[in-house]
Amino acid sequence: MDLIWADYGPHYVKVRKVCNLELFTPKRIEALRPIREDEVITMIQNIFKDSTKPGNVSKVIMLRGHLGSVAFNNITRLTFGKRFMNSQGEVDAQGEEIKAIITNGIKMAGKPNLGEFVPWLRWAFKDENEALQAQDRRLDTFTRIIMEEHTIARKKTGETKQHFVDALLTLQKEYDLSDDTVISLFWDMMSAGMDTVAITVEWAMAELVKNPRVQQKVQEELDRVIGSDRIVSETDISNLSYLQLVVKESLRLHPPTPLMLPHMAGNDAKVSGYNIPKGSIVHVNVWNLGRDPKIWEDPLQFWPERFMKEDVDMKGHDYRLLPFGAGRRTCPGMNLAVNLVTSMIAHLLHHFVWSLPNGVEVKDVDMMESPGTVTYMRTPLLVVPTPRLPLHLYKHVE
Ligand code: HEM
Repeated sequence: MDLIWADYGPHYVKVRKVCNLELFTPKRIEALRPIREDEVITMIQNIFKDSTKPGNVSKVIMLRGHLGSVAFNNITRLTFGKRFMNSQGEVDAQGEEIKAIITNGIKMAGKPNLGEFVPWLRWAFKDENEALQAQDRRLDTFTRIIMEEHTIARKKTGETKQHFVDALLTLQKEYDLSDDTVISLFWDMMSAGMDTVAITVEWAMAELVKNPRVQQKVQEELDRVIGSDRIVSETDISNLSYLQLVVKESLRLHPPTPLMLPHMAGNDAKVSGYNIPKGSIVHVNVWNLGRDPKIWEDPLQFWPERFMKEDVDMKGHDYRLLPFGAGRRTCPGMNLAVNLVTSMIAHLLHHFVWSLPNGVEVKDVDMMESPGTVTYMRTPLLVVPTPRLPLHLYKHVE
């Protein structure tokens, strides 16, 4: 079946072109590495403080908040060239507005709107359409202020930074992008690149505390490749081959967008005996693909070694494993995302041994998903980090 994006059109073709040719090039991903590393190191420092503060007798922490801060700061710095949260995790007024816009957007996207599937029923969804328009106005106002700030800064300094706001504002004419297109692209990045990263790392860490054998094996690799005199850098990742398998195995079992994004059937088609008329909205269940016993041996077991037997591609070339989708609408941020997720897990495991709180057993960890377009763990993961490196490596030098 020919699947196209639900919103595929000339506007979208331009967006993908600028993403592929300009925003997510290896050169820009590398140029933005210091931002990612800065955020990951801040996370380690905060986890260290959180778990060793005198009041925290049990040493238990909720990981999700720390992961969310990295994902949020990384994506806002990448997209808007700005940090809206200080190193204590306090968010300023603009940051609160961003969070509210995203939360509202995700809530609206997850709400079933029958009018989308049955066009003649659209008149009955007037309230939803009005809410969508109000959301559009809100993010439009916010983004125009940021765009203006950057235009003024660029005029003053004559300097163009690597983040997307400067990139897109300077490329706008060349790629014939309207202001509306640029604004919607910023928000695509924000909503697509924030929760997905935090969710992926939380699930991976849940698997790693449940599987101490795998955790220890990653730590042995980290000790062999990095040692304990320095911290990890993203440039080490290519030498951390077992860790890469861990990330892949985690994305097999826990793709953060289990049904990807809605696509549309480009032609009438028949799938497993069902008629799919042209124009139907179609979801691909990648969560189920990753757990299909016809495809995977012992599918529910967290076993990264399976990829030593057969190295399955996860970037859209092998339909058994599609955490980033496939085809022309595949995730444009996947290389950056894999770097960030792998680096976060590498730092977490290099700096700490992770265990479950006293009295909690492996079988008690709730591995159910919360419902929605993106699937967090239903119950946030509670864990105990025990430092394993010399103390001076937990201090963040700006
Ligand atoms: C582990 C993290 C991530 C995962 C698993 C992931 C996965 C996905 C998936 C499945 C899609 C839809 C593909 C389809 O429907 O065919 C998507 C779209 C997208 N992703 Fe990611 N993503 C991640 C991180 C990121 C990051 C960090 C960014 C940006 C910095 C990003 C930017 C985007 C954008 C802009 C789209 C929309 C593309 C479109 O509409 O054509 N993603 N992602």
